[in-house]
Amino acid sequence: MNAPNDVPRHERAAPAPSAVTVRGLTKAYGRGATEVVAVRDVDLTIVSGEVVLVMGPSGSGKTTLLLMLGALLRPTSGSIVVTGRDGTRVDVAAEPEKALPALRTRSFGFIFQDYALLDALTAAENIAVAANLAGTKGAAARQRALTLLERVGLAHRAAARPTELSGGEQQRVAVARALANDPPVLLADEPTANLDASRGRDLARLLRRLADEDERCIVIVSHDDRLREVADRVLWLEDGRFKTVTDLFIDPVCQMPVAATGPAFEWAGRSLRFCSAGCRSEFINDPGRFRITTGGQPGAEITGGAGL
Ligand SMILES: Nc1ncnc2c1ncn2[C@@H]1O[C@H](COP(=O)(O)OP(=O)(O)OP(=O)(O)O)[C@@H](O)[C@H]1O
Repeated sequence: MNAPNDVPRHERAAPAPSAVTVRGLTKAYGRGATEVVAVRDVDLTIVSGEVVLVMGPSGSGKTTLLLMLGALLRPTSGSIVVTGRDGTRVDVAAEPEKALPALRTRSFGFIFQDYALLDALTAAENIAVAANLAGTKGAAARQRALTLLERVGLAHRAAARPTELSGGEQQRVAVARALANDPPVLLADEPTANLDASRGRDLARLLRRLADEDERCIVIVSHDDRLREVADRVLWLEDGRFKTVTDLFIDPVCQMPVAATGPAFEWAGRSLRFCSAGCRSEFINDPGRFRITTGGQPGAEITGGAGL
């Protein structure tokens, strides 16, 4: 198993109850000649109150990992033990198929890139529906929706439909919906991908606050470098494994974080790295078009592997 140096910050300072413990997690799509191993023998421990950001190149297995963590995709092998707020522990990977919907409702809140709100319902109704599914009905569900909207700063937009809300507001409604079942674990797939810089930052800070105030465990998969500001740990996934990278570069063309192993180009005294040969060529053809935000960030070590 790949298990180098990933001991969560909270665990190092003072032991806290573990929220998610992943061991030997592997996912292979297809079989034989067409087999793709998307996640390979991954170990990971995340404690409550911790925000873990998983980054990595396109196709490195990030979404596959997140889907498995949330019991939306069956692993090929390995275990994912989730400790609930009441201390109960369940191995998501070992649960029978028919138990998974209830398990998801109990344990996880999901936040997606495209918000995934129902356009026919108001903001409050979108959240109330999720509360209903988690067992809170009628007036109590409506009240819960309003309380959650207030938490994300949108109480005044309760009656608005998603089409009447900005992208940032829609994503905050989606965050409130993800909290409807009061899950110990929040999972977010590219939550800021459709937001501008300032809204993306607001969303990142909101997630940080939810982890701190509620002792939730939050796993974010993203290419967005802004999310690093709010993460306790940044894990770099490459070819389905966590890897330690010492410096992270920002591709000036697509603005994605890339490791030092990416295609390189020396320009104006800077050592630039790219996510692909395509981005590198695009840059070389017309360097003036692109904004170079960061070169290497010495000291910004990104750890790989597991908390044992
Ligand atoms: N349903 C599937 N069937 C076969 N292969 C798949 C399937 N889903 C993903 N893969 C493959 O598994 C690997 C990991 O994919 P995954 O979507 O998890 O990567 P990712 O890191 O999330 O990528 P991106 O950053 O581009 O979203 C890729 O090689 C992908 O082509």
